[in-house]
Amino acid sequence: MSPDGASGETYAYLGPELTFTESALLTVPGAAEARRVPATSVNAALQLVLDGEVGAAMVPIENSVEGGVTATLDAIAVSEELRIIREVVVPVRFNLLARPGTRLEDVRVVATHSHAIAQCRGWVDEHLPDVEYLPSSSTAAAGVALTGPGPWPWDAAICAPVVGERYGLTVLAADIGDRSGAVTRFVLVSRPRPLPPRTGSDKTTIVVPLPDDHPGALMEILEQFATRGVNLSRIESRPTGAYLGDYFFSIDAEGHLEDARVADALAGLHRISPATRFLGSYPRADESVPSVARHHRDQAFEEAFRWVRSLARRTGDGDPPRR
Ligand SMILES: O=C(O)C(=O)Cc1ccccc1
Repeated sequence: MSPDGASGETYAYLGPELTFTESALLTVPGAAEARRVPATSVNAALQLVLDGEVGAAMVPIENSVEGGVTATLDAIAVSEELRIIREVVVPVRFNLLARPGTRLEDVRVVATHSHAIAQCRGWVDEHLPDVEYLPSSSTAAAGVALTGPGPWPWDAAICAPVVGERYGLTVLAADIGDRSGAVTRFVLVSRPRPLPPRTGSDKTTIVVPLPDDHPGALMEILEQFATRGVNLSRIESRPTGAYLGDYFFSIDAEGHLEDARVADALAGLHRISPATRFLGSYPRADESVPSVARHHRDQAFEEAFRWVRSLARRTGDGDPPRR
């Protein structure tokens, strides 16, 4: 095996070690043996990809409680040079960790990633109503900061259970997430490369700027999917930042660019919003296979296009009878 794992791939991820993002990355075949570079932010991880320092970066994109990770949605929306090549869904469980000797009633300041506090808000409000929250670049970064010499910037950190085990931190409270069964979805992002092959259980991510030159544009965008039987699994609006009211839609659609119904929907979107961007087609983590009606299958599209092309050549046979 090469020093960078079987595939020779190298990876960046939202670090440090023991973040949820790292656990997502370690599910990728070969990643455990590969060179892995922790980054201090989503943007820094993606920049390592753009600079060619690593082949791909794992970043969080969405979770089942808090919704989209805006830093990721915005960063991949603006770059022409990034493609999603894989998705990973990881269950998330949170512990409240502190230095040995700290009691729950001593905790005045808690640090963690913004998506972690959002998923533990109910527990924190109930058990630590007066606590101050400090955002940190990741859950694990908040935990690691407690292990160095003081003074410590916070009394406790919300992290994955494994952080407490690795660093000998005390578990002040276990499993404090408000929703059992919470999951986070991560995406592996690389520079443009040949698409992962179609599996029949795929997703396609696109970014569609909302045209503001005519009414009904959002409905027209949605119609492109609906009329071709393409189901959406995520749609979020994000401000472009240019001016108030200027939005783009970040969309995950079921299917692969090689599915005729998806390609045809993208062509329709391009007519409505020419700056539509394709961010990748990749296998679905849940491996579920959509049921596709006969008239939305590749064969129906091929036959229909063949029929249209044939019309100009027709000499009369097959035309409706003349009255
Ligand atoms: O901070 C981490 O460990 C991350 O990987 C980001 C994150 C934070 C909270 C839930 C899921 C992912």
